[in-house]
Amino acid sequence: MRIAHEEARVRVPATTANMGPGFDSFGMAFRFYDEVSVRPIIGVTSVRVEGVGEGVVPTDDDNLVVRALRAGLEAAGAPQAGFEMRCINRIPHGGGLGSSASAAVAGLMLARGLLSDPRALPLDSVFSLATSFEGHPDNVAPAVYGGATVAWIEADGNPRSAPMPVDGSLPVTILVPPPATRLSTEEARRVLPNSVPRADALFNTSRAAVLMLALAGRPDLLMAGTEDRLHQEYRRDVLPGSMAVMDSLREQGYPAVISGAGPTVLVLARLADQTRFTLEQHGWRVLVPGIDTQGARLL
Ligand SMILES: Nc1ncnc2c1ncn2[C@@H]1O[C@H](COP(=O)(O)OP(=O)(O)O)[C@@H](O)[C@H]1O
Ligand SMILES: N[C@@H](CCOP(=O)(O)O)C(=O)O
Repeated sequence: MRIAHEEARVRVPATTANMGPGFDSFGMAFRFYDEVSVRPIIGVTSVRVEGVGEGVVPTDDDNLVVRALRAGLEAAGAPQAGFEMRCINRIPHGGGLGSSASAAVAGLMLARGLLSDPRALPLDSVFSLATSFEGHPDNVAPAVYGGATVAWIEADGNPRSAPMPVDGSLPVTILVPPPATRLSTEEARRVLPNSVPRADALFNTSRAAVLMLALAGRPDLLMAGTEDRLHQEYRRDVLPGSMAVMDSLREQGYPAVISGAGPTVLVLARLADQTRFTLEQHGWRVLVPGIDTQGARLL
Protein backbone atom coordinates (compact mmCIF):
# COMPACT_ATOMS: atom_id res chain seq x y z
CA MET A 1 0.00 0.00 0.00
CA ARG A 2 1.26 3.52 -0.75
CA ILE A 3 0.29 7.17 -0.41
CA ALA A 4 -1.05 8.02 -3.87
CA HIS A 5 -2.67 11.45 -3.52
CA GLU A 6 -1.18 14.92 -3.09
CA GLU A 7 -3.95 16.07 -0.85
CA ALA A 8 -6.92 14.76 1.13
CA ARG A 9 -9.76 16.75 2.69
CA VAL A 10 -12.41 15.61 5.12
CA ARG A 11 -15.34 16.97 7.08
CA VAL A 12 -16.46 15.23 10.26
CA PRO A 13 -19.66 15.95 12.19
CA ALA A 14 -19.99 16.87 15.83
CA THR A 15 -21.83 14.23 17.82
CA THR A 16 -23.81 13.85 20.98
CA ALA A 17 -23.60 10.74 23.16
CA ASN A 18 -25.82 9.11 25.80
CA MET A 19 -28.98 11.11 24.96
CA GLY A 20 -30.13 10.51 28.52
CA PRO A 21 -30.57 6.78 29.19
CA GLY A 22 -28.25 5.37 26.49
CA PHE A 23 -25.10 5.85 28.55
CA ASP A 24 -21.95 4.91 26.60
CA SER A 25 -24.06 3.50 23.74
CA PHE A 26 -26.47 5.94 22.04
CA GLY A 27 -25.17 8.73 19.78
CA MET A 28 -26.22 11.10 17.03
CA ALA A 29 -24.41 13.25 14.45
CA PHE A 30 -25.15 16.91 13.70
CA ARG A 31 -24.74 19.10 10.64
CA PHE A 32 -21.96 20.96 12.42
CA TYR A 33 -18.50 20.08 11.17
CA ASP A 34 -14.75 20.26 11.61
CA GLU A 35 -12.88 20.33 8.28
CA VAL A 36 -9.32 19.15 7.80
CA SER A 37 -7.02 19.01 4.79
CA VAL A 38 -3.60 17.41 4.59
CA ARG A 39 -0.69 17.22 2.14
CA PRO A 40 2.14 14.72 2.52
CA ILE A 41 5.53 16.50 2.38
CA ILE A 42 9.19 15.74 2.72
CA GLY A 43 10.04 17.43 6.00
CA VAL A 44 8.68 18.16 9.41
CA THR A 45 4.94 17.97 10.17
CA SER A 46 3.16 21.27 10.77
CA VAL A 47 -0.48 21.92 11.63
CA ARG A 48 -2.34 25.18 11.09
CA VAL A 49 -5.32 25.37 13.43
CA GLU A 50 -8.10 27.88 12.80
CA GLY A 51 -10.97 28.34 15.22
CA VAL A 52 -11.42 26.12 18.25
CA GLY A 53 -8.12 24.99 19.81
CA GLU A 54 -6.06 27.63 17.97
CA GLY A 55 -2.97 28.33 20.08
CA VAL A 56 -3.86 25.44 22.39
CA VAL A 57 -3.71 22.05 20.64
CA PRO A 58 -0.33 20.79 19.41
CA THR A 59 0.75 21.87 15.93
CA ASP A 60 3.22 19.04 15.35
CA ASP A 61 3.21 15.23 15.36
CA ASP A 62 1.55 15.28 18.81
CA ASN A 63 -1.67 16.66 17.32
CA LEU A 64 -4.51 14.16 17.76
CA VAL A 65 -5.56 14.35 14.10
CA VAL A 66 -1.98 13.67 12.95
CA ARG A 67 -1.61 10.78 15.38
CA ALA A 68 -4.83 9.23 14.08
CA LEU A 69 -3.70 9.76 10.48
CA ARG A 70 -0.44 7.96 11.24
CA ALA A 71 -2.32 5.11 12.95
CA GLY A 72 -4.49 4.78 9.84
CA LEU A 73 -1.50 4.62 7.49
CA GLU A 74 0.16 2.05 9.72
CA ALA A 75 -3.00 -0.09 9.86
CA ALA A 76 -3.20 -0.01 6.06
CA GLY A 77 0.48 -0.95 5.70
CA ALA A 78 1.39 2.37 4.07
CA PRO A 79 4.62 4.30 4.69
CA GLN A 80 4.69 7.44 6.88
CA ALA A 81 5.59 10.96 5.68
CA GLY A 82 5.76 14.51 6.97
CA PHE A 83 2.44 16.35 6.78
CA GLU A 84 1.19 19.85 6.18
CA MET A 85 -2.24 19.97 7.79
CA ARG A 86 -4.92 22.64 8.03
CA CYS A 87 -7.69 22.25 10.62
CA ILE A 88 -10.79 24.41 10.58
CA ASN A 89 -12.25 23.56 13.97
CA ARG A 90 -15.79 24.43 15.03
CA ILE A 91 -16.61 21.66 17.52
CA PRO A 92 -15.90 22.90 21.07
CA HIS A 93 -13.19 20.97 22.94
CA GLY A 94 -14.30 19.44 26.22
CA GLY A 95 -17.84 20.53 25.42
CA GLY A 96 -19.69 17.21 25.21
CA LEU A 97 -19.96 17.23 21.41
CA GLY A 98 -17.39 14.51 20.78
CA SER A 99 -14.53 16.72 19.53
CA SER A 100 -11.87 14.14 20.31
CA ALA A 101 -13.81 11.36 18.55
CA SER A 102 -14.29 13.62 15.51
CA ALA A 103 -10.57 14.48 15.52
CA ALA A 104 -9.59 10.79 15.59
CA VAL A 105 -12.10 10.01 12.81
CA ALA A 106 -10.76 12.96 10.77
CA GLY A 107 -7.20 11.64 10.91
CA LEU A 108 -8.22 8.11 9.96
CA MET A 109 -10.42 9.32 7.10
CA LEU A 110 -7.53 11.43 5.81
CA ALA A 111 -5.35 8.31 5.78
CA ARG A 112 -8.08 6.62 3.74
CA GLY A 113 -8.14 9.61 1.38
CA LEU A 114 -4.39 9.52 0.78
CA LEU A 115 -4.12 5.79 0.12
CA SER A 116 -3.76 4.28 -3.33
CA ASP A 117 -6.58 1.90 -2.38
CA PRO A 118 -9.01 3.12 0.33
CA ARG A 119 -10.28 -0.44 0.68
CA ALA A 120 -7.13 -1.03 2.74
CA LEU A 121 -8.83 1.06 5.44
CA PRO A 122 -12.57 0.32 5.32
CA LEU A 123 -15.06 2.45 7.26
CA ASP A 124 -15.52 -0.33 9.80
CA SER A 125 -11.78 -0.19 10.50
CA VAL A 126 -12.01 3.60 10.85
CA PHE A 127 -14.73 2.96 13.47
CA SER A 128 -12.77 0.38 15.44
CA LEU A 129 -9.40 2.19 15.21
CA ALA A 130 -10.94 5.52 16.25
CA THR A 131 -12.63 3.76 19.17
CA SER A 132 -9.37 2.21 20.35
CA PHE A 133 -7.72 5.60 19.95
CA GLU A 134 -10.36 7.67 21.70
CA GLY A 135 -12.33 5.21 23.80
CA HIS A 136 -15.92 6.33 23.10
CA PRO A 137 -17.70 4.26 20.42
CA ASP A 138 -20.92 6.14 21.23
CA ASN A 139 -19.36 9.29 19.71
CA VAL A 140 -17.24 7.54 17.10
CA ALA A 141 -20.11 5.60 15.48
CA PRO A 142 -22.25 8.64 14.53
CA ALA A 143 -19.10 10.57 13.54
CA VAL A 144 -18.22 7.81 11.05
CA TYR A 145 -21.66 6.71 9.82
CA GLY A 146 -23.93 9.69 10.56
CA GLY A 147 -27.49 9.57 11.90
CA ALA A 148 -28.31 8.06 15.25
CA THR A 149 -26.44 4.96 16.31
CA VAL A 150 -26.19 2.44 19.08
CA ALA A 151 -22.67 1.22 19.86
CA TRP A 152 -21.50 -1.56 22.12
CA ILE A 153 -18.43 -3.66 22.93
CA GLU A 154 -18.58 -7.37 22.03
CA ALA A 155 -17.38 -10.08 24.43
CA ASP A 156 -14.08 -10.25 22.50
CA GLY A 157 -13.51 -6.54 23.18
CA ASN A 158 -14.32 -5.36 19.66
CA PRO A 159 -16.62 -2.36 19.23
CA ARG A 160 -19.76 -2.71 17.12
CA SER A 161 -22.45 -0.29 16.08
CA ALA A 162 -25.77 -0.21 14.24
CA PRO A 163 -27.97 2.63 12.99
CA MET A 164 -31.08 3.59 14.98
CA PRO A 165 -34.07 4.73 12.94
CA VAL A 166 -34.79 8.44 13.45
CA ASP A 167 -37.77 10.45 12.30
CA GLY A 168 -36.18 12.97 9.92
CA SER A 169 -38.41 15.76 11.25
CA LEU A 170 -37.14 15.41 14.84
CA PRO A 171 -35.98 18.88 15.89
CA VAL A 172 -32.66 19.13 17.75
CA THR A 173 -31.34 22.12 19.66
CA ILE A 174 -27.84 22.29 21.12
CA LEU A 175 -27.09 24.63 24.01
CA VAL A 176 -23.38 25.34 24.38
CA PRO A 177 -22.46 27.16 27.59
CA PRO A 178 -19.75 29.87 27.75
CA PRO A 179 -16.20 28.53 27.14
CA ALA A 180 -15.18 28.96 30.80
CA THR A 181 -17.28 25.91 31.70
CA ARG A 182 -15.48 23.35 29.49
CA LEU A 183 -15.04 19.98 31.17
CA SER A 184 -12.79 17.16 29.99
CA THR A 185 -14.50 13.80 29.52
CA GLU A 186 -11.83 12.25 31.74
CA GLU A 187 -12.80 14.55 34.62
CA ALA A 188 -16.50 13.90 34.07
CA ARG A 189 -15.93 10.12 34.21
CA ARG A 190 -13.96 10.30 37.46
CA VAL A 191 -17.11 11.26 39.39
CA LEU A 192 -19.08 8.19 38.24
CA PRO A 193 -19.52 5.29 40.70
CA ASN A 194 -18.24 1.80 39.89
CA SER A 195 -21.63 0.22 40.59
CA VAL A 196 -25.23 1.42 40.60
CA PRO A 197 -28.43 0.20 42.32
CA ARG A 198 -30.26 -2.53 40.40
CA ALA A 199 -33.42 -0.37 40.34
CA ASP A 200 -31.51 2.36 38.49
CA ALA A 201 -30.10 -0.12 35.97
CA LEU A 202 -33.64 -1.39 35.32
CA PHE A 203 -34.92 2.16 35.06
CA ASN A 204 -32.38 2.99 32.33
CA THR A 205 -32.97 -0.24 30.43
CA SER A 206 -36.65 0.62 29.97
CA ARG A 207 -35.99 4.29 29.22
CA ALA A 208 -33.38 3.43 26.56
CA ALA A 209 -35.91 1.19 24.82
CA VAL A 210 -38.53 3.95 25.08
CA LEU A 211 -36.08 6.46 23.57
CA MET A 212 -35.58 4.20 20.55
CA LEU A 213 -39.34 4.22 19.96
CA ALA A 214 -39.52 7.98 20.51
CA LEU A 215 -36.72 8.68 18.01
CA ALA A 216 -38.35 6.47 15.42
CA GLY A 217 -41.52 8.59 15.40
CA ARG A 218 -43.23 8.66 18.81
CA PRO A 219 -42.56 12.23 20.02
CA ASP A 220 -45.10 11.69 22.82
CA LEU A 221 -42.51 9.32 24.39
CA LEU A 222 -39.58 11.77 24.30
CA MET A 223 -39.90 12.94 27.92
CA ALA A 224 -39.98 9.40 29.34
CA GLY A 225 -37.34 8.30 26.84
CA THR A 226 -34.83 10.93 27.96
CA GLU A 227 -34.87 10.08 31.68
CA ASP A 228 -31.62 8.78 33.13
CA ARG A 229 -30.33 7.51 36.47
CA LEU A 230 -26.87 6.23 35.49
CA HIS A 231 -24.71 9.30 34.87
CA GLN A 232 -26.29 12.77 34.83
CA GLU A 233 -27.11 13.10 38.55
CA TYR A 234 -23.65 11.81 39.54
CA ARG A 235 -22.14 14.59 37.42
CA ARG A 236 -24.21 17.38 38.95
CA ASP A 237 -21.34 18.79 41.04
CA VAL A 238 -19.06 19.16 37.99
CA LEU A 239 -21.91 20.42 35.75
CA PRO A 240 -23.95 22.69 38.04
CA GLY A 241 -24.97 25.26 35.40
CA SER A 242 -25.86 22.67 32.75
CA MET A 243 -27.84 20.53 35.17
CA ALA A 244 -29.78 23.61 36.30
CA VAL A 245 -30.62 24.48 32.68
CA MET A 246 -31.56 20.86 31.94
CA ASP A 247 -33.81 20.70 35.02
CA SER A 248 -35.50 23.97 34.20
CA LEU A 249 -36.15 22.95 30.59
CA ARG A 250 -37.54 19.57 31.65
CA GLU A 251 -39.86 21.31 34.12
CA GLN A 252 -41.15 23.32 31.15
CA GLY A 253 -41.77 20.09 29.22
CA TYR A 254 -38.68 20.04 27.00
CA PRO A 255 -36.89 16.68 26.56
CA ALA A 256 -33.48 18.00 27.61
CA VAL A 257 -30.39 15.94 28.49
CA ILE A 258 -26.68 16.47 29.06
CA SER A 259 -24.86 15.98 25.75
CA GLY A 260 -22.11 13.39 26.22
CA ALA A 261 -20.19 14.18 29.39
CA GLY A 262 -21.34 17.83 29.20
CA PRO A 263 -21.45 20.69 29.68
CA THR A 264 -23.47 21.12 26.44
CA VAL A 265 -27.20 20.48 26.83
CA LEU A 266 -29.13 18.68 24.08
CA VAL A 267 -32.85 19.32 23.61
CA LEU A 268 -34.87 17.08 21.30
CA ALA A 269 -37.24 19.95 20.50
CA ARG A 270 -37.33 23.49 19.22
CA LEU A 271 -37.13 26.16 21.94
CA ALA A 272 -39.62 28.99 22.33
CA ASP A 273 -38.09 32.34 21.24
CA GLN A 274 -38.17 33.74 24.78
CA THR A 275 -36.38 30.69 26.22
CA ARG A 276 -33.74 30.92 23.53
CA PHE A 277 -33.30 34.64 24.13
CA THR A 278 -32.89 34.16 27.90
CA LEU A 279 -30.18 31.52 27.39
CA GLU A 280 -28.34 33.73 24.90
CA GLN A 281 -28.50 36.63 27.38
CA HIS A 282 -26.62 34.36 29.82
CA GLY A 283 -23.87 33.61 27.30
CA TRP A 284 -25.16 30.29 25.91
CA ARG A 285 -24.88 29.56 22.18
CA VAL A 286 -28.11 28.13 20.82
CA LEU A 287 -27.57 25.98 17.72
CA VAL A 288 -30.19 24.25 15.59
CA PRO A 289 -27.94 22.23 13.29
CA GLY A 290 -30.17 19.42 12.10
CA ILE A 291 -29.19 15.76 12.09
CA ASP A 292 -26.30 14.72 9.84
CA THR A 293 -27.07 11.52 7.97
CA GLN A 294 -23.83 11.11 6.03
CA GLY A 295 -21.12 10.91 8.68
CA ALA A 296 -17.47 11.68 7.94
CA ARG A 297 -16.96 12.47 4.26
CA LEU A 298 -13.89 12.90 2.10
CA LEU A 299 -14.35 16.06 0.06
N1 LIG B 1 -9.63 18.92 16.41
C1 LIG B 1 -8.79 18.60 17.39
N2 LIG B 1 -7.46 18.71 17.19
C2 LIG B 1 -6.60 18.37 18.18
N3 LIG B 1 -6.97 17.93 19.39
C3 LIG B 1 -8.27 17.81 19.64
C4 LIG B 1 -9.25 18.12 18.65
N4 LIG B 1 -10.45 17.90 19.18
C5 LIG B 1 -10.25 17.47 20.44
N5 LIG B 1 -8.95 17.40 20.72
C6 LIG B 1 -8.35 16.98 22.00
O1 LIG B 1 -9.36 16.35 22.77
C7 LIG B 1 -9.63 17.09 23.97
C8 LIG B 1 -11.09 17.12 24.27
O2 LIG B 1 -11.56 15.81 24.39
P1 LIG B 1 -12.65 15.40 25.45
O3 LIG B 1 -12.17 15.78 26.84
O4 LIG B 1 -12.95 13.96 25.21
O5 LIG B 1 -13.89 16.32 25.14
P2 LIG B 1 -14.97 16.27 23.98
O6 LIG B 1 -14.64 15.10 23.10
O7 LIG B 1 -16.27 16.13 24.71
O8 LIG B 1 -14.88 17.57 23.27
C9 LIG B 1 -9.08 18.50 23.69
O9 LIG B 1 -8.72 19.15 24.88
C10 LIG B 1 -7.89 18.19 22.79
O10 LIG B 1 -6.79 17.81 23.56
N1 LIG C 1 -20.44 8.21 27.07
C1 LIG C 1 -19.38 9.17 27.28
C2 LIG C 1 -19.50 10.22 26.23
C3 LIG C 1 -18.43 11.28 26.28
O1 LIG C 1 -18.74 12.23 25.27
P1 LIG C 1 -17.93 13.60 25.15
O2 LIG C 1 -18.48 14.28 23.94
O3 LIG C 1 -18.20 14.38 26.39
O4 LIG C 1 -16.49 13.22 25.00
C4 LIG C 1 -19.55 9.77 28.69
O5 LIG C 1 -20.66 10.17 29.02
O6 LIG C 1 -18.56 9.82 29.42
